[in-house]
Formats: sequence, structure tokens, C-alpha cells
Amino acid sequence: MINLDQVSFQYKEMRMQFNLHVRPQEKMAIVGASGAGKSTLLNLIAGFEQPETGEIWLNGENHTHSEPHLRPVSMLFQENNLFPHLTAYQNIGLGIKPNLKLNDKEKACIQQTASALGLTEFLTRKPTALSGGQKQRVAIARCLLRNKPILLLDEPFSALNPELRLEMLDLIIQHCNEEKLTLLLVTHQPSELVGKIDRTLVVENGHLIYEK
Ligand SMILES: Nc1ncnc2c1ncn2[C@@H]1O[C@H](COP(=O)(O)OP(=O)(O)OP(=O)(O)O)[C@@H](O)[C@H]1O
Repeated sequence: MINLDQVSFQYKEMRMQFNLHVRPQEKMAIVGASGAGKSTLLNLIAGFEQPETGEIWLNGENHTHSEPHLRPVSMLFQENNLFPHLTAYQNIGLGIKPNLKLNDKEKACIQQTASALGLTEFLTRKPTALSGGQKQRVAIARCLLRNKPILLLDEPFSALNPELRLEMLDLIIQHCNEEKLTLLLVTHQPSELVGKIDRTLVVENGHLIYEK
């Protein structure tokens, strides 16, 4: 499902090289020290960074040079996930249709996902009137509704309290199972994922080490 073959990338003196093979529907945690290259790895897969050499294959197609919106990928960034001039409802709706011309079924889908994420009462608010955790859940909702086969989540729970983190994690895992998605999730708290994911990848100084 995800194949990175000798993908290299350089930020100043830091040289990164990634070889990665992820099977369809696999759920993987990505861990590593700050600055190790975790976000860069996700950005390369999503197309927000371009590799210097190597190939990126997603869902059986060569996406090494394709635009982010053409890739079978939905990505949650560490920050700046929401459009400030749009309400929570509209921000979520963008996951379904960028022009927000939503039909009744799609509107019901937004309500249902918002309810599962505890966001129903916040849907009319703009991001400035939401807490960090609420904003993060709006961004998660939009990602889930995009319904792309590969889900990339960069520290999706950093603004949430421990109880909510576990609730959101279970919801995401359930969603991935139901929709048969492949998941890469960057976390600084891998202990939370024990028993819920298939494998853990360690990123160390721009390279991948498979933990198990
Ligand atoms: N736009 C950029 N310009 C220059 N250097 C960058 C840029 N983005 C990242 N880097 C550098 O690349 C390296 C890897 O960064 P990256 O964000 O991938 O790390 P990370 O493992 O996700 O870290 P964290 O856990 O702190 O989010 C770091 O040394 C960082 O300083």
C-alpha cells in the first residue's frame, strides 16, 4: 500500500533516507526523538515535500511527483489544520467537498462524525472560539471524512487530555477497521497504542528502524 524505495531528502546538513513497506490496512505507530524526521516522512508520503531521489508508490501507483490532492492520502498536520474564516462545520465539510456544496447524506455524515467526536455543540463556531483540543478534533473529523485509503496523523492527540486521547484513538482505530484504511500515526506516547496497532517504526536521525 505504501512503498518508499530509497527516498532521500535533505534539510541543510541533515540527510534523510527512507525505505518503507506498509501492507494494506496495516496500522503503524511512528516514534522518534524531536527532529528525527517523523513529520518529514509523512510530508514526503503526502506530497508536501519532494524527494531528491527514490520512488514513492501508493496504492499500487507511482506518486513520486504527483500533487498532494491527487494522492490517496489524508493527512492531519501537527498544527494549522483549520481555516480561520470557516466554522467547525464547514472545516469538517471540506473533507467531503472542497466547494462545500453538500447533499443531505453528506450533511448527515458530518453530524454523525461530529457527534462521535463530541463536537455537536461547537459546529457553528469558528476556530478562534474553540479550545486546542476542540480544534484538533475538528481536524480529525475532516481527515476521517475524506475517506482516502491512507491516513497520516501527525501527533493527533497532543492537545487532548489522557481520557479523550484514548477515546479518540479507539474511534480512529475503529474507523480504520471499518473503512479498511492504512494508518501511520506519529506519537510521543507509544504506550497508549499497545495492542491497537500492528507495528512500530522508529525514526532515528532521518532513517527508519523497524521495532517489530
Ligand atoms: N522547512 C524546514 N526547513 C529547514 N529544516 C527543516 C524544515 N522542516 C524540518 N526541518 C528539519 O528537519 C529535521 C526533521 O524535522 P521533522 O519535523 O521531520 O522532525 P520530527 O521528528 O517530526 O520532530 P518533532 O517530533 O519535533 O515534530 C529537523 O532537524 C528540522 O529542524
